[in-house]
Amino acid sequence: MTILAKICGITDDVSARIAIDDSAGMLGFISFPKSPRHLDLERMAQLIANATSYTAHMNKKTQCVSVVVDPDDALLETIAQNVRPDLIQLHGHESPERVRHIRARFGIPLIKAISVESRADVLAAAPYEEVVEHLLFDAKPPKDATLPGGVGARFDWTLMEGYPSLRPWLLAGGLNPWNVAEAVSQSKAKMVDVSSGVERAPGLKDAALISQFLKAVKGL
Ligand SMILES: O=C(O)c1ccccc1N[C@@H]1O[C@H](COP(=O)(O)O)[C@@H](O)[C@H]1O
Repeated sequence: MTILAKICGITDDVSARIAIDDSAGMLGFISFPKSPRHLDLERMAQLIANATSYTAHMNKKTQCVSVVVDPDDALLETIAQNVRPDLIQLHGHESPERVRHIRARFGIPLIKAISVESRADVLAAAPYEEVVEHLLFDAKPPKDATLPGGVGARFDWTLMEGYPSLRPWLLAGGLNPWNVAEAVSQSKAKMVDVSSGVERAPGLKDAALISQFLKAVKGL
């Protein structure tokens, strides 16, 4: 079975190249000032342009994702005009109506993150199904967390069993090279997403861990 892996929270060209070389399906670039992985949009545009041309040069298929949290239209306009990602990931409390508006106005395929603690949270994703390219199921962050994701929190992967999705979805939250096989086996995910699990410190990606994660996924 081919499992697509997204490496999220990329902040430098070297990490992007390593992930592309090892056939990551997607790279994520974060715009959220409280995050140790935050990029200003100029830097994000540069990293995405570099990753996109390296992907083409290496004849790979890696897509670039801008990750935002409850963005207003002005931020999205700048991303659409200047950053030009393949997809935008909405990682806040965006309602289905807001997501529909964003898709219609900006025309960029979307990933909508859903915070999961219970089976009810998983099933509550249904209204987003028709407006997004992919859903991303991530653990509900701890109450005292300052970030909505990227904190290495995981949820009970068996909650995803038999989820009746129209489209392939991503499993996220606390994944790493050592647990991704079990996570896929329990959740039946066809796409996985990792950020802090391939870092040596918050915001500092580790080349060896990125390769190890992508090799673990390739072996499934
Ligand atoms: O990583 C961040 O700093 C971040 C900030 C704002 C929104 C989302 C963020 N990360 C997302 O969190 C998940 C899982 O992360 P982890 O593997 O548990 O560390 C991932 O999808 C990132 O896109």
